[in-house]
Amino acid sequence: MRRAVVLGCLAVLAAYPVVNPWQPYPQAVLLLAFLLAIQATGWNIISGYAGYASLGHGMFLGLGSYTAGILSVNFGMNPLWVAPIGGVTAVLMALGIGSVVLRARGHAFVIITIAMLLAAQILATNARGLTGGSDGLALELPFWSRDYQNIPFYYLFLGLLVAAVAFSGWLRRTKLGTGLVAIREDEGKAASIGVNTTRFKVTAYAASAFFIGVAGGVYAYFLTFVNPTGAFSILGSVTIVLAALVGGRGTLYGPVAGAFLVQFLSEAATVYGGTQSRVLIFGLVLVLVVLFLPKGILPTVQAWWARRHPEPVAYTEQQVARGLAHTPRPPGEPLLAVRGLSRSFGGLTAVDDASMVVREGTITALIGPNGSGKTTLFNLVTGGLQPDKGEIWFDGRRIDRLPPWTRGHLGLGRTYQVTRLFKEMTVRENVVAPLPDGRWRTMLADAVRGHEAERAKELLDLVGLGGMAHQKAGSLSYGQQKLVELAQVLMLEPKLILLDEPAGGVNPSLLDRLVEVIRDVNARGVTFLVVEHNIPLVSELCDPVIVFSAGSPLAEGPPDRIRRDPQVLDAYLGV
Ligand SMILES: Nc1ncnc2c1ncn2[C@@H]1O[C@H](COP(=O)(O)OP(=O)(O)OP(=O)(O)O)[C@@H](O)[C@H]1O
Repeated sequence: MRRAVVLGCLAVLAAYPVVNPWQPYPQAVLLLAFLLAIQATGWNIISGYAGYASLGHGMFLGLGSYTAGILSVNFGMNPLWVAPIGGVTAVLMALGIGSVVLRARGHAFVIITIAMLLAAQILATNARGLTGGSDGLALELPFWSRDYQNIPFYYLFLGLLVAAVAFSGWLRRTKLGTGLVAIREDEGKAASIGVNTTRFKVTAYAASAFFIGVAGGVYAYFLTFVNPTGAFSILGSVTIVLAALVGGRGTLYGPVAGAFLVQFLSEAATVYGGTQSRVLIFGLVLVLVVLFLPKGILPTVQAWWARRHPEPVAYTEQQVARGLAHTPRPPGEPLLAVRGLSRSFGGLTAVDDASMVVREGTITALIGPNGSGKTTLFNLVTGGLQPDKGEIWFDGRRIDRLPPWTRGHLGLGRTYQVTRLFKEMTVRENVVAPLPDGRWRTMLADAVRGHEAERAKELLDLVGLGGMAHQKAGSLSYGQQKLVELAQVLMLEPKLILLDEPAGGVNPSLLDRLVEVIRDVNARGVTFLVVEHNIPLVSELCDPVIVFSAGSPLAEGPPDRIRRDPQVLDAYLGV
């Protein structure tokens, strides 16, 4: 259905200049809509998929225009042939800015993008020798006959738009794309499942710039003129954001639909009310969209359509594969070793000179009163927090200075006390999101087809939720979400999984399944460290049991002995 609509629109747009060749004005309006759509589609990669808003994205159009303009004026090259170099310049600039700013999380990026746009404008004004200063650069006229009017530009921009949308769609289907959405939804969690957040964000920023840079070169040729205020206009950048927000950011076709709407609106405002009215109308549209269509037009229409035509959902739960009997393995070598680890929050020492080991092949429990520091220890081991002092060794390697994703790649996975699934993604996308290594090949692998998707299906079947693969993760019950989180962490192919209160809030029937899955996975060679308050469950599932009290281990041993240990009773009951 969607494909048919898209192809239909494309056919109409491709046929338009042929059917109606003597209408340069509507052709020019459409051509500018294509240009805006190319920019909004690029913007959507970093700001829609990854959630990092850029308010200066028009800079890449200006960079492309100046690259083509300078090469054309100084070296006599036709701007059209060098337009792809404009794309390369834009990518290089994005890589430079991104690798500095996108290391950190949060709002710095937004501010820097505006600052960069203004800096580019100042630079273009002052580097007179190269750019002609505020007078700008005049480019040669198009080499084709005037009879063709703007038709060649029309098709050039349309072709670029198709390429930009195809690229964005492909990117979204890769594991890189899933990782970007994961970053938007929960960056800390994304890092813990092996997503190298810095590299993902920088790649997305660079990818978002390419087609805009190329389009900039073509645009300069279309105008036969480049100047600093035109090329690096703040209104141009705001229009891109507006187009994507109106259409629906984070979707593939939303930014395109939004660009057409905004372009037509802008044209109508200029014709009927003068240039100034355009700014007013943009402001009004922005307010209306934020208030009434916060997700944008396309997602709202899609949601309406889905309500009218609900898909039958298979709620039948599958049985866990029961093939593997649990044969407890003899405890092996230390897989995780913590030595003298401490971490304080202000005056409170949450983990206090803790030392312990988790041996290969075990399901080790970590129990202790509320606030004794168990979750903090998990955060230190997986890299969500930095220790004040001490060492963490995993599989023979010191890991306490490594970023969370590298720890994930080494085989360290975790689940959370309160599940942290990416709620806007489907269950399958959640399971596919983790990256077991940092290779480009893995990042660019197709997430919805092939090996990765096969494995995600296997893991969902393992936890008995294969029938729910296409539902939004947020629509699942809490217990089901815990199972999906387990399937998700298994995608990392971990050696050790840290489970933070797996039984908390889970109903008894799902709890049985959870225990069964943990035993099954353990029988396949995966070690577990489990924080749990449900002591009967701990006694049934775990050996050994480590008791944490006031930030460090107090006792360790088999569950029976631990239950009778007077020191442990004292710590729990304060007797
Ligand atoms: N980010 C933080 N900032 C300030 N204090 C914190 C932070 N994280 C944990 N704490 C404090 O550190 C102490 C240990 O907390 P932690 O969550 O590690 O305990 P826990 O053993 O996991 O408890 P529970 O069993 O209730 O989950 C608590 O007093 C908690 O309030």
